[in-house]
Amino acid sequence: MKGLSPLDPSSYSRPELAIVTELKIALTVDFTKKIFRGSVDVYVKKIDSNIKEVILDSKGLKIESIEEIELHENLKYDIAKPVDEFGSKLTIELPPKNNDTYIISIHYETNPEASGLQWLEPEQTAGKKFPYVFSQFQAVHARSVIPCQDTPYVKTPYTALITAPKELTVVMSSPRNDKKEVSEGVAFYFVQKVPIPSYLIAVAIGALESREIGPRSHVWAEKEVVEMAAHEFADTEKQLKAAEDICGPYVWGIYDLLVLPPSFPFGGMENPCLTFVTPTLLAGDRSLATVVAHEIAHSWTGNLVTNRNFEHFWLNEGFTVFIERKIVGRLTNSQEQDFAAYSGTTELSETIDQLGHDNPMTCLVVDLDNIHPDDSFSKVPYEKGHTFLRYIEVVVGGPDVFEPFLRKYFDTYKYKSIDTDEFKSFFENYFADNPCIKNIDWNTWLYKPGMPPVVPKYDDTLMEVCLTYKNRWVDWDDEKEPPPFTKTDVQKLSTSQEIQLLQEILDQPPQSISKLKKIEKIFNFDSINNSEIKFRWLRIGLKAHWEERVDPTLEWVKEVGRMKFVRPLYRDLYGWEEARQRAIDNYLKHRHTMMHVGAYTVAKDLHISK
Ligand SMILES: CC/C=C\C/C=C\C[C@@H](O)/C=C/C=C/C=C\[C@@H](O)CCCC(=O)O
Ligand SMILES: [Zn+2]
Repeated sequence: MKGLSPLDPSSYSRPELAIVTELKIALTVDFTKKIFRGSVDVYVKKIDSNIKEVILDSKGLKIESIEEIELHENLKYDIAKPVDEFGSKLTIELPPKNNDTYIISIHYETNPEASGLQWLEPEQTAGKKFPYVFSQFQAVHARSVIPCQDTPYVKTPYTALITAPKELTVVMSSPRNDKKEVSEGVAFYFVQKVPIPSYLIAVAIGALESREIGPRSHVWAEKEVVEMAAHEFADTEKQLKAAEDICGPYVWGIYDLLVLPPSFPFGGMENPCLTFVTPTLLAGDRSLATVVAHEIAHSWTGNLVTNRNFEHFWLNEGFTVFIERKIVGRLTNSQEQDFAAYSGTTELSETIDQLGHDNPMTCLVVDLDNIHPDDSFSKVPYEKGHTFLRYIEVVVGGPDVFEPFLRKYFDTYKYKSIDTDEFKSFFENYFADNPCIKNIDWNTWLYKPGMPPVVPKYDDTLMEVCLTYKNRWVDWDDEKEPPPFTKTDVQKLSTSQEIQLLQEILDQPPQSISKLKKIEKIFNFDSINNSEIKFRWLRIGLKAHWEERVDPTLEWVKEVGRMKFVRPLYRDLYGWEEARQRAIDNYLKHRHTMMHVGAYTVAKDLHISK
């Protein structure tokens, strides 16, 4: 057996023997104790009728009792010793019964340290008055909140009854539903009928308001943020329509967005019906809304057709980036689509340089035996996956041929979880009459580390402009010449080009501080309200060992939890000896305000053991 179980190295569960078919969740939130308490009814079906137990995943849960509802019988269970970050195997007996289905009611409470939740004190919220809690279950943190088969191999519908204090609103990854007043506050009821993997169950509770932003979309946020959010994401319906044009019908009914507090660890999370996003997307000019296109694309790639386990994560993320860029192409033009692809290749190359060209984690399909998914997360499945799909699209004859294939693929595998071999077989059958597919070197693409064997030719019109500006910067002798570009020159660039220009400067050897001071005077990058610009500008300063950049960096990483920003900034500080201790002190002082996955990964970046 590989990893924890044969079908999924990251889950103890054995769905090939007894599988969970539905979850009925009933929990009450307790902000004082930072726990959820209540029950989950786990519907189980024996696959092998000789089996006498069902195995679930759990992490830090305090189980009070387990009973079989139809038999009215308390069940014996065993919680094994936890293994690293994977939590504990929960084995529950299945007593003899006249059929092969069971309803197992588990009464329990979560641990205040549950890795899938972040609890915020009122002062950590925009409104400063009420507490807030939100979840992030991908990849394997659902088990810290709900005892379940925490593997994407298993997809189930769910219902949830969540009770919260009456001032607060509960939202979940499901259509909006009823609420009613109860003695402890307000009970919100949710029904997600489409079968989903456990990592897509999501909940947030806070002082939330919503604004309508489209015929099937609302944006949710605290009231201090909600108007700005509604402005930023006003193009959501256009993005949804473009996605449907590419992928086929949208099966989830509504598409809402929730803007979380700044400590949310990711740019976006594709929770069905309710994408979670970081407030660092609120640039004011809609320039970072491509993250929403990405999350919308997940409505097909990942949420409808799902990776069987996280070794095949590229099937979720590579496809999603590929569709995201097609959405961008549909809404702008092919130059923009290719500019994003070209920038992505640059990012991939930087990631692979950093991880090492022989690093097994740079393969498209990875081996997660004894490796926690959070430790293997990188841009590789996103960008190498995108590059592969773009490459095979060209091989088979371009988008006119490939897009009908994609729709067929989504339709064939909707509501299912698959692995890379199934995708490969489906592709080879579909294109059996196309002689060009013989040229695809699947083995190298999927199983060899390092950069992709082929990088398709992208339209470089928009990138060339950035490279011209970059060369002017590199050639600039600031002792003798005025700055190489004026404010008006930079205004001619799109925000994505400005970001790319800063990325190009960051990729150069360290810059002179005198150059940076001069350019800062003109552009005032510090006060620009665009997180992608701020991030790169801080990094350029740190790389130059510009002492005045350390404090603003420490301030920012204290507030913003998005790992895309926080991890490289902490790594930069760690790599600069004079700043190292301040970075460590800053982290130790503020790690309790970070979500588990952020605190866990930054600790590794700073070489801090528990
Ligand atoms: C080869 C990788 C194998 C497994 C990794 C699977 C999950 C990793 C886990 O850490 C969770 C990831 C969740 C990601 C959610 C959203 C991202 O797409 C956000 C991307 C970064 C950003 O924009 O902030
Ligand atoms: Zn994604």
